[in-house]
Amino acid sequence: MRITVIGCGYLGAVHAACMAELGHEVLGIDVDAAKIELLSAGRAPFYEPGLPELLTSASATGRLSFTTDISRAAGYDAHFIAVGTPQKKGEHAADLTYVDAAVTSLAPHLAPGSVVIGKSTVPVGTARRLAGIIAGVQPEAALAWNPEFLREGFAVQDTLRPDRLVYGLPDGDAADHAKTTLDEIYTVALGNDTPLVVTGYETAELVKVSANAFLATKISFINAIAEIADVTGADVTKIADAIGYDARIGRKFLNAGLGFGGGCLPKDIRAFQARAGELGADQALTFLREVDQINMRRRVRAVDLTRELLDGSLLGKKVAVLGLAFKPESDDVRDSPSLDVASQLRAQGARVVAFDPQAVENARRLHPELDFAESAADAARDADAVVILTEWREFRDLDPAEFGQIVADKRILDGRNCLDPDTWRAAGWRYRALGRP
Ligand SMILES: NC(=O)C1=CN([C@@H]2O[C@H](COP(=O)(O)OP(=O)(O)OC[C@H]3O[C@@H](n4cnc5c(N)ncnc54)[C@H](O)[C@@H]3O)[C@@H](O)[C@H]2O)C=CC1
Ligand SMILES: O=C(O)[C@H]1O[C@H](OP(=O)(O)OP(=O)(O)OC[C@H]2O[C@@H](n3ccc(=O)[nH]c3=O)[C@H](O)[C@@H]2O)[C@H](O)[C@@H](O)[C@@H]1O
Repeated sequence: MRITVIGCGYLGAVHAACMAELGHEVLGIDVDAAKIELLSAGRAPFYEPGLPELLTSASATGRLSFTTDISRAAGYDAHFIAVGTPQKKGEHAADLTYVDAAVTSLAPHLAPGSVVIGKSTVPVGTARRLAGIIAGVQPEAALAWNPEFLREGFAVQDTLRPDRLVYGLPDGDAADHAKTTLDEIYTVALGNDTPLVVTGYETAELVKVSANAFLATKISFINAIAEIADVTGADVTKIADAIGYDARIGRKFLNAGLGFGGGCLPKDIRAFQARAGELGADQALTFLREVDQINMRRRVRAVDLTRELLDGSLLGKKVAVLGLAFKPESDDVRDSPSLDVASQLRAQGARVVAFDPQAVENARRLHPELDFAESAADAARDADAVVILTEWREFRDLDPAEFGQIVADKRILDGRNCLDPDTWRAAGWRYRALGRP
């Protein structure tokens, strides 16, 4: 199958490379010339494990190429839309400018019988509106909505071995052709054991935002319990373990700490509420406002705990911040709780020196006022306190005895409940965490 992927960011670049890996002929298209230059040279424009290898092998086989020229989409069988849908400035709603521009610029190049496949996360109702735009220009092309569930850091494996596929198909006769196209792209290559949900546009769009709303709610649930653990001396990690043994609950996404960030969960729960309001169903999702607020309180709590750890004042204290990405195995700092806390610590008078194994460059672009180190040890040298804000493996593996030699004072905030408190205390550290005594 000949496929284009429009938008080559965290989602689209991985999707393009994986589709080529599955044997398709793929053209990636993006308006960002610098990104296209890197991808054309077989280099990943961001950190994602496994992507560089796929890019090199797919480019080598000639199955994957990239361009900024949308007119080259002419003649392809299927076109994935993978452009960004960020939060609008000063509003909760999603900004659909990029999706609209992508579809409008693609439409004149669509061949009869081609299928446009939406992957971006959009407010319910968007697909039907976009189908109208496409029909007005090329009535013989169809639109399907095929939401994506990959996690950054595991994007390649999630794309090549998805938990499930969702096809949101058009009404009427176009549905069969759209489904056959999607089947040829996925199920033939992935095998028939991937669960498949076939439905209409609105359900497919809602599957995606419901999944992210549920994940965000699960995280905020355990963080709310962490607030209670904090005032009672209980241990939220043990609570999570114990309730997680119940298969109906499950242990995944019950890691309490600094909360969720990134380019998806925060903006998706806000856009979902905004859309519910537009649909006159705002009451249905008011709990998501609480989910958001619990999440944002984690950041304040982390700053307060650091201050407590430093005997009540951050002024002039050197704080080593370990972790800036919104999660490990990513260089993504979009709405990163870690970067937010680093910046708040500095705003409140601390001398912050930060390190992240992959995200320093992105963090520096957003917060050039912060000081950055070349390694965890560099950041921690003569620090009055160390705060771990993203649970990279290299931070979890730190040796408290060795690390204790570097700092000025052995005080540590474990913002992700990723260390063993007993080991650190035994090595003479004053240890604090969110939701754990
Ligand atoms: N990042 C992730 O893990 C996942 C993202 N999503 C959704 O996928 C969409 C994309 O997200 P990301 O890849 O993270 O965003 P991103 O910001 O990394 O990438 C978006 C890309 O689209 C390009 N673009 C913008 N307008 C364009 C146009 N008119 N034509 C061609 N390219 C254009 C941008 O230059 C950029 O490279 C969003 O709706 C997001 O919610 C869904 C699942 C996972
Ligand atoms: O729509 C999207 O873009 C994607 O959003 C999330 O994926 P991602 O943002 O890559 O990362 P997650 O692993 O979900 O983590 C999100 C945030 O929650 C935090 N988190 C996660 C799990 C947990 O138990 N506790 C917790 O605080 C992480 O630190 C991170 O900041 C979803 O997991 C994906 O299924 C979805 O496709």
